Amino acid sequence: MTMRLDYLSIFPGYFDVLDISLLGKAVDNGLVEVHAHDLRDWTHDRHRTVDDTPCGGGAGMVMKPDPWGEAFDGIIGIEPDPSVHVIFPTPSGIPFTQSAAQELSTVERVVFCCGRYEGIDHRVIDYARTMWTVHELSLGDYVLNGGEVAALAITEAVVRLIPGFMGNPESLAEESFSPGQERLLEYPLFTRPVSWRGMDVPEVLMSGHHGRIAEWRREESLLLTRDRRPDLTD
Ligand SMILES: CN1CCCC[C@@H]1Cn1ccc2ccc(-c3n[nH]c(N)c3C#N)cc21
Repeated sequence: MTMRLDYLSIFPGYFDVLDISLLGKAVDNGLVEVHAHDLRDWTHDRHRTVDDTPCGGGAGMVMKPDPWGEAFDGIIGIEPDPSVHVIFPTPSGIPFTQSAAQELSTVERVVFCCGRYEGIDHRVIDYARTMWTVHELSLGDYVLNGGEVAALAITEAVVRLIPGFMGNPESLAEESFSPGQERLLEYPLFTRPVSWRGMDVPEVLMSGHHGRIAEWRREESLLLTRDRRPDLTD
C-alpha cells in the first residue's frame, strides 16, 4: 500500500524536509507519496489574501474559508469519501497519541490542513466533516505559531509505523507507548566506550547476564516513569 500525504499551508516549504532521511527513503521505495500545496494558489486577488478580521471582534486574523474550500475541491475532490483522513492540527484538538499514530498508519490518504494566524474559519472544519474523516489533533499543551510543525511530527510518528518502513519492525514493539507495552518510559541507554569522562557503563549491562539486564532495565523504566510521568502509572 502507498500512503498519499497532502499538506495545505501558506508555508509549503516546511515540507521540503520530508525529502530527506528515513522519510525520503520511504518516498523513494514507494511507501509514501508527498504533495505540499500553497494555499495562496487558491486565492484570486492581487495580494493572494488568505485572512481577514475575526467576526465578533478580537485580536489577530482568521483564515478565510474560501481558499480552503477551493483547495479541497482541487486536491481532494467534491464527492464525499470517508476513506480520506483530514487532519487539522490545533491547540484545541484531541491530544495526539501513539494509538492515533497506529490507526493512521493503516489509512491510504491523509490531508494535513495547516492553519496560521489565530486559526481557520470553523466552517472549513464543519464542511470537511461532511465530506471526509476529520481529526482535530493537538501535539501538546503549548502554543505553536501554526500547524506545520505539528503536521511534521504527526507524519513522522505515523509513517514509521507503516509496514516495511522500519528495517527491524521488532524494535517498534519494544518502544514506549507501543501497543502491548506497559506505559513505561524507556530505560537509560549506553554504548562504548565503557568508561567516558570518569563515568562507567553500569556493570550489569556488561555482565552478559540477560535476566539481570532485563531486570535492571525494567526497574530503571519503573523509576523513571514514577518520577517523570506518574500519570502513566495510574
Ligand atoms: C498562536 N495562535 C493564537 C492562539 C491559537 C494558536 C495560533 C497559532 N496557530 C494557528 C494554527 C495552529 C495550529 C496548531 C497550533 C498548535 N499550537 N500548539 C499545538 N500543540 C498546536 C497543534 N497541533 C497553533 C496554531
